[in-house]
Amino acid sequence: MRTVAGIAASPGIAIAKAYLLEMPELQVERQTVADTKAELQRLERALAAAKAELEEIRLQTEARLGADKAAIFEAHVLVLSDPELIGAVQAKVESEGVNAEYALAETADFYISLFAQMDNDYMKERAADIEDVTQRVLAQLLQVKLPDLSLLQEEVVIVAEDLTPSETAQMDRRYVKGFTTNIGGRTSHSAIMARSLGIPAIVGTKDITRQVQDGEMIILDGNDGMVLVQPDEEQLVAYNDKQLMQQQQQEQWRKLVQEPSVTADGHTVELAANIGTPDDVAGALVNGAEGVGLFRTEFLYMGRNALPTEEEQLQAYRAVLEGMGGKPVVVRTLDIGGDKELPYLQLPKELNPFLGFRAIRLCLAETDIFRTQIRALLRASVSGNLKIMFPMIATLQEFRAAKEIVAEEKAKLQASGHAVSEAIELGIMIEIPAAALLADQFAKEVDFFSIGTNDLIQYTMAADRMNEQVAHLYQPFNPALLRLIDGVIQAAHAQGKWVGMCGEMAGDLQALPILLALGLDEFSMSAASILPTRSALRGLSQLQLQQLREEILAKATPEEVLALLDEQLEEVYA
Ligand SMILES: C=C(OP(=O)(O)O)C(=O)O
Ligand SMILES: [Mg+2]
Repeated sequence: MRTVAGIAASPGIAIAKAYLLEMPELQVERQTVADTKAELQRLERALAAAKAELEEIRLQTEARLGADKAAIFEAHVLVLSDPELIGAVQAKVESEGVNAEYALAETADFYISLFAQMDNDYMKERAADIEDVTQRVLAQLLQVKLPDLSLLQEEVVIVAEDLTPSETAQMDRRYVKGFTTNIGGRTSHSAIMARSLGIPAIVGTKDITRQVQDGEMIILDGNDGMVLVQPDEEQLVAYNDKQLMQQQQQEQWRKLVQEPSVTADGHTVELAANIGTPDDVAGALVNGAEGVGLFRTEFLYMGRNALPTEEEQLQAYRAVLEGMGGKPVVVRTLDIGGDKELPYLQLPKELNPFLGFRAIRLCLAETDIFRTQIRALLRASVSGNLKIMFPMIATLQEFRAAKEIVAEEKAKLQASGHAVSEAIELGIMIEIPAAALLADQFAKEVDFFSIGTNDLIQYTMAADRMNEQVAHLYQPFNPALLRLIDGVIQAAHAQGKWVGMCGEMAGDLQALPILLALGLDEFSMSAASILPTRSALRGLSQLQLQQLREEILAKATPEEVLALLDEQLEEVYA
């Protein structure tokens, strides 16, 4: 047995075989072949096998994620049947007497660089398709197995260098019992996705892909960030028991689904869910969400080849608003950038993507993209209780410009006969220290704030949320951060505005007493955290916590803050 430590990213225990998600190196050498006919037949067989594989992936994807997500694989099959490309490969084998791998790799490289250089998005996508498909056929020719999550047939724990948010979103929960990665932090988007999907995860292990062999048995404990490789019988029994206890705990929490979110002394707050797609609404409701505090709309833009249209977005927003049945729904406008990329936008690579051209900065520059989204939101607004929130606001000018665009699009829609709700609140994320410090000014103009601690912590501490080497500086309990949060809440309340939090800190049970002490109104979190939070709330006294506010803010270190809470816990838990 070996153990590997990482960052606990999503709670729960997974016990299954490791599935190493690593792309093998495909080495292609030039060889001369005497029998070109036999070589062409070998190529033919590899093409047929690759097509069959793609067809299987297409069917699996369509069944699980729908026809639009599966369409990409149809495009790949078409590439394999393209007479120009395949004809060129065959001609090369015949005329030069070379092996099929070499002929394919050379021909594909030619087309890939030709298309990739064109100033045309469609052709650039074709280049990516050819590259993808070539790898698949080469793997067949070289008899190397490519990992593919959509072809899983047994329960596994995924072991990978890193996972993109869309890879995480596409995991089939029947088979993927957990995942662990070399890089990433608790607030990387793959970690956030894992929590909303309820998949145990450990990130930031540095070298798990080198510590574990494909197929080895592993236990992943997402509660304490430990991976046990090749556990012995005793450990297996112990962890099976632990898993069972957690299931029993879940059943206790289930009883609170319809209960109000109220402290022992009668103070009510709102517990809302963070969602990424309309499909997440069901999970939010099952877990007792009283609203959606953050709909990360960028996931509608990911895992596809082009921007979603106004109609497509309208359907998605409507589905969420109707699904929530009149409960408040905070929809955040496109927050692309950082660890969330949109390859089809062809944005230049930046040195510091978390400090770069992203979110509202991009939306206010590329206003077509922004206006399309705003129109879809306004049209959907009559289907429920919509609130619109702008991400990464640093200055008042940005908020005013975004608000102005909303007003313009509203007027245009109404002039063309569309109904738009008159009760839409407009708010901002507080995730940049400049906005937190100027909250008193913002509070005069916005309807609400939602504190995005995932980014606010990284910008306040200058510690990348994705970098496990500076994870020790990523401190939610640092008094510097707590003072910023306090200032935001005080400033909002002075203007009669409400304040939510939709960063991961909102669902952190250790942070709950502090956030109550500071007077937070709304807590938005992964659906799976709602019931544990509601349960903890019932044991806390808001009045007593409020009296601790000044003492908390006067502390010098996170350790002192936590020690104070520990001391007071008996008092606080009424
Ligand atoms: C909720 C937040 O936004 P995201 O995690 O999507 O950056 C945040 O920054 O806290
Ligand atoms: Mg953010």
